[in-house]
Amino acid sequence: MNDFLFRSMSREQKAVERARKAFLTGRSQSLEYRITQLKNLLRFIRERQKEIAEGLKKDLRRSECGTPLYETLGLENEINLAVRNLKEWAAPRPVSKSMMTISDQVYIQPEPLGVVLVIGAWNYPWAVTIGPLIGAIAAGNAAVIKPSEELYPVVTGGVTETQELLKQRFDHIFYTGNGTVGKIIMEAAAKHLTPTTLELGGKSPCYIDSNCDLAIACRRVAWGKFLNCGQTCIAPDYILCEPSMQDRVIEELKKNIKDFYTEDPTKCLDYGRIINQRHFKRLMALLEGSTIAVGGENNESDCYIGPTILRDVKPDAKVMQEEIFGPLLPILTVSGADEAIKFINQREKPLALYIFSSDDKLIKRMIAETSSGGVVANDCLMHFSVSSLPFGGVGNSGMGCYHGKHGFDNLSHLRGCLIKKLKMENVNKMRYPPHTVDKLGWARFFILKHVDFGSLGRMMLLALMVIFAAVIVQAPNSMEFNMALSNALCAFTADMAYTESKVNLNIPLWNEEIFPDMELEQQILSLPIRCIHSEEGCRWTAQNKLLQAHLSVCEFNVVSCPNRCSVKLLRRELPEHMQHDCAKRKLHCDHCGDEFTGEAYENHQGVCPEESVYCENKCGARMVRRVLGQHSVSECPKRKLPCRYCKKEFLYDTLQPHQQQCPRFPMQCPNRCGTPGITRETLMAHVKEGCSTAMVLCPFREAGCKHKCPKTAVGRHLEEATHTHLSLLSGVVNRQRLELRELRRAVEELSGSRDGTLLWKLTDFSQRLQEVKSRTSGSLELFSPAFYSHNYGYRLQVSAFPNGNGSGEGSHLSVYIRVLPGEYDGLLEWPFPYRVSFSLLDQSDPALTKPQHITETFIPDPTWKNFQRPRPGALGSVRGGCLDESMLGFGYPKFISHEEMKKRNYIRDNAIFIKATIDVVQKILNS
Ligand SMILES: NC(=O)c1ccc[n+]([C@@H]2O[C@H](COP(=O)([O-])OP(=O)(O)OC[C@H]3O[C@@H](n4cnc5c(N)ncnc54)[C@H](O)[C@@H]3O)[C@@H](O)[C@H]2O)c1
Ligand SMILES: CCCCCCCCCC=O
Repeated sequence: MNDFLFRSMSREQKAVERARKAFLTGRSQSLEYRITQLKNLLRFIRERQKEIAEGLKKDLRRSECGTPLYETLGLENEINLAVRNLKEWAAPRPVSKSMMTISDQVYIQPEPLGVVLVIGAWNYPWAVTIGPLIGAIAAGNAAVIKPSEELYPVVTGGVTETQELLKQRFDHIFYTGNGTVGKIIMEAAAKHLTPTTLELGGKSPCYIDSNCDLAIACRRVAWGKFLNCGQTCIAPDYILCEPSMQDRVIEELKKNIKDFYTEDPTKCLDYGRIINQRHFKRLMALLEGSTIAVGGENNESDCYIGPTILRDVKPDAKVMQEEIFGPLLPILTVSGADEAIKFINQREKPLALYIFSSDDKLIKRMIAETSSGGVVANDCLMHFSVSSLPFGGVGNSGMGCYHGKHGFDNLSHLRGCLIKKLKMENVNKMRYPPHTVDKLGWARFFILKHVDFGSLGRMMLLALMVIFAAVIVQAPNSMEFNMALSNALCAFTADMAYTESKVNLNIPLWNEEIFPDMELEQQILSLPIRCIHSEEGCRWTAQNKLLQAHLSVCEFNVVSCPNRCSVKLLRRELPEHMQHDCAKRKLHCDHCGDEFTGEAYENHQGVCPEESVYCENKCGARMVRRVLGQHSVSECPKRKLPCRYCKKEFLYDTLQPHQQQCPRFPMQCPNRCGTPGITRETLMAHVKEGCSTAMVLCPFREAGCKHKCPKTAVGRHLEEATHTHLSLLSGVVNRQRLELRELRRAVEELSGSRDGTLLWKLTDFSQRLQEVKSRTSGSLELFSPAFYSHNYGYRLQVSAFPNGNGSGEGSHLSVYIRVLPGEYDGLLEWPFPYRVSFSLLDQSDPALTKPQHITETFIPDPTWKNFQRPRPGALGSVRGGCLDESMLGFGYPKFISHEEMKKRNYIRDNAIFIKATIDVVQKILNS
């Protein structure tokens, strides 16, 4: 390819082109090269462990140990396995031969496919991308990986980039992800007839049988389901169990959720998060219409959904319509294994099937009667970690598989090889025209007889072939031909019948009489041979004729169990089998003394009525099993019984003490009012509020009514005492009015200044002016808060008449000051002696113009009555707001005219500021 063409390609085309070019150099084919690349990959994973774990912590809040535990350790194991076994996997694989190919080389040669495209998913991004890559490298391919060197370029990107990538030609596409995209991948692959592996998902069922250890089963299910926050392709999607087990399953799962992830999984480092908000919303929507038994907590901004169990879920519920792929675990009830099998078979074939049962027969039956990508009994997910098992889906859950040698084979072409010699052409005559019935007979014999002769057989067959070749050349006449062949064959056909498994050579072609060739037979029988089981390890060698005798004792020969249990096995395995495994072996039960066959004995164990056992409730009692049922139900002090009142279960020996405190224990009202249904927990409330005979206080007790009567008589009292209650209430109102006044005064005192300066803001000035002008409402005189001339000084107050007072009425703003009775008056000099200034502040912006405040100052004349010591109590009328001449302060009726006020910014934002300053020049306090 020229440079120009390469430069004009898209990024994806370039990546594929680079990989193909590198593949075509042939360097990825050498085993040394593949092993070096695998070791490099291993080093990379080990060196980058920390970064890999950190990345997944960010994406899925995976804990630091989670990634090595569930992804990279497995990959290291896969690489080591491939490095160790590559020579064997890549070597030619001899296959069994037929009589037609006995002298040929017949074998399978695994060969690389070319360029493999690996498309991974996000949930276990390393396991599902590097896993297939290991298979691809081991098989000698180049690979393009979607999520670097030349041979394995990484193309990152989303849908657009993947679609561009898919336009290229690959020799295999290995896709991991959802089925919808899987179909797109296959469609693209079809264009180039590219073989495809689809690792998809599905709803993996989990059947929990009533015959199993529920505590252990639920611990394993809770682990498998909530690992990676449920975002595992083979996570148990839903549970099937009998209705009577549902509550216990929920309790056990709940217990394990708490053990694994604490009371608050939001704070637990081992509990992950949903990958993004789109999936968060999808999962939350799946909850619709189902009952949450445990969990359900969520937080969209943190992509958090707590471990959630749904109960009594119906098959048509939303959560049952798609793969959940999140931490929601629905439980559906079925009547038993039969219905569970039916339920599973009515749906698409899942990626995994989980069966929890102590009954091996049931497990085998469920495996036989269902189909799924993989199946695990009594655990979850663990098949993923067994490299010798193929991992992949079936039907809707995918096609093709990987892990260990299966990945190697999947990404290799297993090429059939037949290498013949250009000799023995006579043997081929039967297939060449002219075709005859005799030739057809020979063809039938050679083609239909599938034999595995072992070394002895091979030797004999060779002899046969030689004879056959000679005969067919020398005796084209069919009669002579048959005779010669028959004579040669009869020497060993008898001997061949002796082993059960190795040789089965009957020649039903000819009915004619067979004449034994004694001499040939003797020669053959005298040949030195090895045992037919030499490859399995038997070291016996001797003359051919002794073989049969040897086989009757050979440890490697296959024999039937003498108990006729139908098992065939190596003779050396027989003692072990007969003692421990044989279903028909005879055994005596140590407890009841009865005799059983092995199978029956196994079933009898654990149920023998005469066996002495401890009580399952751990009460310490020991007895023969026969009486255990009776003991558990009616004698055991640790048996569980429901409380008659609250229905909760208690141990027998704690039931009595519980019932003495049970909140639901029925009680009688101490007033004997006869109300039914009173319990210990409701008694207090009943006596206080519900009991019709209880003595209650008058509802107006706060107002001072001391009347007490039975609850039923309260109505009458209220009617009779209306006047009393009204006058009590009016007293309350008066007291509260006085309190309010005092409080207001105290607040003003506290908020007033104590440095001889008052800055008083009058808001809504124009409205106030308008109101007093029209005399519609409001007071003529407005009062400032009280303030002090200095600490412990005179208590003063300023007042203003917006529409003027006296000579200023109607045209001016009038301002006055008055001395109020104060707390320290007894300590002060009288009459009030200080200079007083009033100012109306100009609110103009000082940055634009110098403010021109209006200020008036006076020094009080000692004779003025306004400045004599005030009488306590003189305040009342002023506080009321009405004008009292005698209480009018001293000041300026014409402080400023309304006209003047408009000229500058004396009024701004409809407010004015009046400032009063007391010029204190000497210390007054009498010491
Ligand atoms: N069988 C397995 O080994 C296995 C492993 C992990 C996940 N899964 C399954 O994968 C699913 C979750 O993964 P996901 O599909 O959400 O992962 P995803 O969104 O990461 O998609 C998988 C890959 O397909 C690509 N892709 C998406 N849309 C595409 C399009 N329109 N055209 C071409 N490429 C496209 C993505 O870029 C990504 O590389 C679940 O169903 C889960 O069970 C299966
Ligand atoms: C030991 C258990 C390993 C679990 C990891 C499962 C990865 C599955 C990939 C699909 O999501």
